[in-house]
Amino acid sequence: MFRLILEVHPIYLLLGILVPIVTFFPLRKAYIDYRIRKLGGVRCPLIATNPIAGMPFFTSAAWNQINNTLLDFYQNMYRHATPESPDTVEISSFGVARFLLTRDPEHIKTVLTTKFGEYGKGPRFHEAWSPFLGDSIFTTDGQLWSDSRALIRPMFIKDRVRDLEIFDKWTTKLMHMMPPSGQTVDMMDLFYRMTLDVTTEFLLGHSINSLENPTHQFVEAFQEVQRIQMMLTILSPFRSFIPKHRYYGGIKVLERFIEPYIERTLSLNPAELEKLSKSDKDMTFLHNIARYTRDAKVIRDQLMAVLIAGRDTTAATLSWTIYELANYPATYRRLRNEILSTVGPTRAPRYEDLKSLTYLTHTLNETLRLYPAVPYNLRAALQDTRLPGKPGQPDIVVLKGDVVTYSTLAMQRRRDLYPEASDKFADPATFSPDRWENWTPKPWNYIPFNGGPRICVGQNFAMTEMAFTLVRILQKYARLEYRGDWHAQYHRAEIVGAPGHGVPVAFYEAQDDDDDDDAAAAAAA
Ligand code: HEM
Repeated sequence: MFRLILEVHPIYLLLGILVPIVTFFPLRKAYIDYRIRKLGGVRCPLIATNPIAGMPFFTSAAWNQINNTLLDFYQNMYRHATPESPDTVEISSFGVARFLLTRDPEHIKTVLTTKFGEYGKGPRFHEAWSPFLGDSIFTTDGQLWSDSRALIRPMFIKDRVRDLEIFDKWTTKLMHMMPPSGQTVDMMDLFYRMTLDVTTEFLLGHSINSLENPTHQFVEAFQEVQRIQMMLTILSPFRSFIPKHRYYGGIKVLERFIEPYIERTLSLNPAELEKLSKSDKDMTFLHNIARYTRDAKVIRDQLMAVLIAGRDTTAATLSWTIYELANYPATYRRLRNEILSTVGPTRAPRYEDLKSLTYLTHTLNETLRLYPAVPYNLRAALQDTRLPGKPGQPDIVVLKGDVVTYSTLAMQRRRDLYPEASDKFADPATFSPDRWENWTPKPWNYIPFNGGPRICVGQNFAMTEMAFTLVRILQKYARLEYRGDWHAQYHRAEIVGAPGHGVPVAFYEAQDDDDDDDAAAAAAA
């Protein structure tokens, strides 16, 4: 066969490749146009409809992903947009499915809630992610998803999150790991380790303790699997060409760690599990799931899903918060004053304290506005459906199998979605928790935790964990300095968007500083 190909004149070989391309793809485009017309809608602006035109797009996406400029690339896509569809464009080059890219709040709302049943993760996402997350809450739709949600939700009800013991234990350890005043520390590294420790303890009742064992095999495997998973998602048409031995090897390492806990839990009989459930202290996420299913694979999948959901998201948000606070000393002082006057300088905060710290909530909201932890996401059309057209314009038709990629990051960075900058409302590109005092974003213009039925189930857990950690740090330290290069910092977008250079900073304890805040602390105490 190979010899036969070599014997063919190169001109015929070239024609053999080009003819199907120039016939198949125009025909496919005409067929799609016909179906869309028949459904009474329109296509959104097209970037490419065949592999030759689409190749630069995919190469550029991979290049920008590697060079950490994915946001610029994504925003650049909209130079192809039209006034009828300014924030949603289309690319379809390989296979049958089309990709729609959007940063339009109305379109994001449509896929996440208005037409929730018509969009989902879809079979291709499931196939790409299932070696890692199996049939978990993250990878499924319909009944399988809603069963997973029902299984997981009880562990996140307010009464459970109110118990701050795990946060207390691991922030205390974090504080011990911080160097003396004035010495540089990468807070991002510490936050990633702390949130892994919190999440593994919450899930399994046993922590990895990566704060003390940073080179634990699990830590490296978890990072590597997520990195490759992101590549597999971005380059989905070329998935089969990406080497995967490190991916599967990493998954094995993760499984080897969690399986003994699953086995131990499954060795408990239902009566023992029921007894455990009466004790808030000993009851873990794993015990709770085992009350409803004895299927080790189901349990493994849900554990992996919550691990991936709960760890990097909070670590990255805490990292960006410290990075921005280092840039705005007045904001840091104001936040610290609020903490000292509400909680005092040493006491561990209670759940009610955390909820009453308004400026702290504004600070976290502002971080999540500029750096939503999940910057890019997607939904597939589970049937022929639509996205609403602009007023007076026809709807955009989305055919079964098409993928709508949406970027919360790109949307939340759109200037036109904010009021004009003024003395009350800082430029939307800058970090300003103060803006939240007189402003509430319009619904769907701010969705760091997503929205609709699949809204983040761990939202309260995450906000509580992050608030607790920040209170402990700000109680102790009167100020901080950034020790990195401001200009070199960048947004590294993998599944979660984190500071590319980490967050090297030096903290200064209150007693090392002539700071008026100490007086406030003493007064509050
Ligand atoms: C700053 C912190 C966090 C942010 C910004 C965040 C954001 C999100 C977003 C955007 C989604 C939607 C993903 C999708 O449907 O494609 C999501 C889902 C989810 N999150 Fe979070 N998350 C955070 C922390 C957490 C924590 C701490 C946990 C648990 C410990 C958690 C558990 C989950 C779960 C289980 C889902 C799946 C919900 C479903 O599909 O029904 N998240 N989160």
